[in-house]
Amino acid sequence: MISFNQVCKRYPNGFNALRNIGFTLEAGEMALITGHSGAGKSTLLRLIAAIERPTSGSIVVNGQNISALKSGAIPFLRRNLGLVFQDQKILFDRTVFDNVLLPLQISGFDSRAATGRVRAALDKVGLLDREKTRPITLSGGEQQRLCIARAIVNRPSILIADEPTSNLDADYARDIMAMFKSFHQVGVTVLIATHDVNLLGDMPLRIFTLNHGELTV
Ligand SMILES: Nc1ncnc2c1ncn2[C@@H]1O[C@H](COP(=O)(O)OP(=O)(O)OP(=O)(O)O)[C@@H](O)[C@H]1O
Repeated sequence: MISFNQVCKRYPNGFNALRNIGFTLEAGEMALITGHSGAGKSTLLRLIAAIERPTSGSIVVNGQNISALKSGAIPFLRRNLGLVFQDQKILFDRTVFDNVLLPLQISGFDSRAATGRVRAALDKVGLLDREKTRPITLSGGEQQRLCIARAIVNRPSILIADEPTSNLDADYARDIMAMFKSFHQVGVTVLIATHDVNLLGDMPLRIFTLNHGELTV
């Protein structure tokens, strides 16, 4: 569950990126955040992951008020979050398998359990047969799937993605959206920022629209 109540975000340079944001996404729901470039989509997602902090208002994630979370508690929050953000770089000097293994190594998983989880995650995104290859040999769509595998390998209850289909052609983009839908269908809460509403197809999803930092729905 993700709940925003009267959330404002002003960046240190004085820019008000988000104003009075309020919504609740129940556990297991899937929603899109749309809006023009600069509307505040990424800022909203970064607040959920505590990459940025709200200037005022409260944000509750899985029952925990994260608005004033101590920095030491952030890794525990993120353990329940799968993040697909543009600035999370693929490590091109490691195999596909090792890229997905990394979050589990950081969490201290023993290697046998970790291997099973990495293979399960790669299987879910259709990359199991590529586990030994280097990411440079993957197409753009496959690299995005690798990022998704890395985000879900910890089996998070919430999956958050920022423009996961940017730079992909329509077929790849639909494929990626279908993948998110399949996670939603097994109970994961999914929130995706995209400026491309055409991706929706006939998916019956909640849509939050941001306009200059304000929700318009
Ligand atoms: N660290 C920052 N300091 C100051 N202003 C920022 C910072 N990060 C973002 N902004 C500004 O806040 C506004 C919202 O940015 P944000 O990245 O959240 O928008 P967005 O809807 O995700 O845009 P896009 O679709 O182009 O990625 C923009 O005007 C941006 O310039």
